[in-house]
Amino acid sequence: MGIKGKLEVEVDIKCHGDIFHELFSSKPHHVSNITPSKIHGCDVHHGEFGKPGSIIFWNYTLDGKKCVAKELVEAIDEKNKLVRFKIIEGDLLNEFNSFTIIVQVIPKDQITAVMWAIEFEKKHDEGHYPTRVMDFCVEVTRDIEAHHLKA
Ligand SMILES: CC[C@@H](C)C[C@@H](CC)C(C)C
Repeated sequence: MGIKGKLEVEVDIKCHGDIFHELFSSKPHHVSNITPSKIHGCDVHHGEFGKPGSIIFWNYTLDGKKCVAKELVEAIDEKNKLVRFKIIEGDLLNEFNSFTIIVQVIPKDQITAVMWAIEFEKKHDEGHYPTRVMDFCVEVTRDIEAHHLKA
């Protein structure tokens, strides 16, 4: 089997964290309005937005390549402001046997942080680690922050 691993980053943000949690837990389709050059669309294919067990479909561009990601919303934890997305179809599964993205809002004393974690299993030992996807998640975070700071 491939190499299993986890990448985790924390991004300190200036806008209120609840905006992030609500966005990724129940309004992921709004992300494409905020950063259309990265995220072109997000539709729900099964169930409904905001419900664990729902399946959502992203169209996005990463490193200039148009990609798709079909994700199972595995968990929405309102108390811990955490959402877990398991990729079940799409470009990422060409390189990874499994790929799960976790986004969590962490209120700290004066500021709020958005924690992104990627749990993965590489298909091939010589394959890349998902650092570009993590960059993408951070860039999307900055776009959302900028959008809400000017609003
Ligand atoms: C790289 C896959 C994208 C579609 C992940 C999205 C969060 C689950 C994106 C909005 C960061």
